[in-house]
Amino acid sequence: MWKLARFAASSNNLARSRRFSAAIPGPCIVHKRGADILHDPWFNKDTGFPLTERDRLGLRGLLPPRVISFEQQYDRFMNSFRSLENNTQGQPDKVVSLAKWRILNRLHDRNETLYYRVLIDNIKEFAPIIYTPTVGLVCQNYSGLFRRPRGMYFSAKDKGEMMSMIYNWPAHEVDMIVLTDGSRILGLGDLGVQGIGIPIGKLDVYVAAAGINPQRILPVMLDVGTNNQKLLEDRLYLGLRQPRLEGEEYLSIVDEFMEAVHARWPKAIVQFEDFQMKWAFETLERYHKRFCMFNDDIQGTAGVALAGLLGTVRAQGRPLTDFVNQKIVVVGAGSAGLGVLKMAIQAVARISGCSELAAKSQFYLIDKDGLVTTERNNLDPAAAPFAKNPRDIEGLTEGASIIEVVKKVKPHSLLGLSGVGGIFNEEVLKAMRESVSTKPAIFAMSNPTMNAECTAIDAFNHAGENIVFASGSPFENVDLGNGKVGHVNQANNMYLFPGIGLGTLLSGAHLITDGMLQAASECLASYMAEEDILKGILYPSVNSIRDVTAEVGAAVLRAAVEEELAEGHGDVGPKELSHMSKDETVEYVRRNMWYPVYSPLVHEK
Ligand SMILES: NC(=O)C1=CN([C@@H]2O[C@H](COP(=O)(O)OP(=O)(O)OC[C@H]3O[C@@H](n4cnc5c(N)ncnc54)[C@H](O)[C@@H]3O)[C@@H](O)[C@H]2O)C=CC1
Ligand SMILES: CC(=O)C(=O)O
Ligand SMILES: [Mg+2]
Repeated sequence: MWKLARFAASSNNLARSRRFSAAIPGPCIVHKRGADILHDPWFNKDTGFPLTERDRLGLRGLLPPRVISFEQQYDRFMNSFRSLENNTQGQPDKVVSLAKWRILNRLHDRNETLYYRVLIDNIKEFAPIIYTPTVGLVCQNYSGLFRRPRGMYFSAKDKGEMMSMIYNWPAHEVDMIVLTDGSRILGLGDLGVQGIGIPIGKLDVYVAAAGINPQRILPVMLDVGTNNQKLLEDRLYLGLRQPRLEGEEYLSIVDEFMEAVHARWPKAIVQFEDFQMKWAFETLERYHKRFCMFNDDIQGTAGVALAGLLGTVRAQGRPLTDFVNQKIVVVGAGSAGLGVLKMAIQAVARISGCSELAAKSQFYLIDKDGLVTTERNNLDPAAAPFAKNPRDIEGLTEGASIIEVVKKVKPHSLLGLSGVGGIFNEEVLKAMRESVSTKPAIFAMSNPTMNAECTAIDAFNHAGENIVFASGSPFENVDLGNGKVGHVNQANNMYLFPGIGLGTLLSGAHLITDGMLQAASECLASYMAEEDILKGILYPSVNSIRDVTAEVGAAVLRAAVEEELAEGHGDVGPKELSHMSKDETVEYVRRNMWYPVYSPLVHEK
């Protein structure tokens, strides 16, 4: 039976109503017959093919005779998943996580419709498996886990061939591409070709959260070698066994790929993901005015962090304008940390009307060598705009440690994007008790879980029960005793990138501007109701990710319209988009989300 309880469990009204109304989905044209269909996860329905369809498609006799409904298939999968949970009880976390990933991945490989349905309906439970933290483990073990390819691989050996290779991808249309070169996978460093797990995981989130049609997504690995010695020596390693290309050689590969994508799918959006910092900034600068692209680690993360930082101001019971007085320490001067600083400083300048130069005074940046100041030898040009002038930091010097900075500054917020697990140690967390804020904020945003700057339990134990806590990978809420709960927020760019992608796609804009990204962040910042914010709940539950994405997507689309970048999508032109009210835009975005149901398959030669 299709249990009513499952309907009730979903917080997504749209998904709920669609489940009921999805009785007559439109037909889907298929150019294959017989066993070829069963082996194609886009079309395969396993035992769910109705008898008439089995006749039409040459499937009669290739399946057991009984037709099993989609709902029964769903229940069957979930039962297997629960059995696996029972059978792996007591085994090491890694073993259990990989076993869960494997069972989901097998379904993904076999039947995409069912896979995405279980993913959407159980997103809070399954996101940590297909996304962070387990995706990190999957990347680390990818060469051993590899069974069949997913996505495309462009390597340094393909130079000169990409324009034709791109046509090897079987889908005629592609809306969303997530691209990595594997050089900085989460906080796990250079994982070379094994980093393909990240584009796959991010695109699964796109399908689940934004309803991007899975037939129109493309995960891509750009394999330019690896500097990971262990991988180079691993005989099972599946990537190029050579050091990473550098300089112009590297850029020429990325250029060629971008040109090839643009030639075949001029409207496709390319999300750059997990590039090491120098290439993250360089490629963003190089392409953002030429192609429809963004860098999720720099720009998506910035928007989510800014929304959280604004939330912490509201959590203190203060007006948003008080953001200009908040002292914020950012630990990690990489793509993510610098992206956050840039966007937060712009927000301060906007709110206060002061210059960006003046807006910088309340921010402190720390990297592996400590507090970043203008006195630093070989100061990284990317970090230079955020370096403190020694005159402005009385009592602190170049290279001051986290604990020294926290003790001296007594920040409202301490934000970690360093990739270093545990660096918000007991001493640092205890020092946050002296924060000038009534609700000090601790954001341990590094992924996966073991790379988080601190755990949720340590944060509440050492920094006090009145803190606001967020982490990049999920932690359980903390039981503070006497019925009190320390709420754990997930400050992850997954709250924004799906809406940035979908809003851009539906707007038909050929670029993604700062204005569109700012609209996304502001939308997320205003999403939560006051009463939740006051409890320290800064972000919505992952269960409502489709609702969040509809709002964020609409905000991005409307910003594109305002900037006169919207060219429309499908039958809906720019004029119609510009006439939509805010609510109508949200509804329009919702209506365009793909939802997994079995469509009748119609064979065409
Ligand atoms: N929660 C989220 O949505 C996101 C989280 N992240 C996470 O942020 C982390 C960093 O990502 P990126 O900025 O792209 O990496 P990155 O490699 O560009 O930068 C890392 C920075 O951390 C600094 N660092 C290293 N050791 C340190 C130490 N002991 N103390 C202080 N700083 C130290 C480095 O100097 C560097 O500035 C990763 O773990 C990643 O998973 C990144 C993007 C989004
Ligand atoms: C979440 C993400 O994009 C990262 O950790 O790199
Ligand atoms: Mg990333």
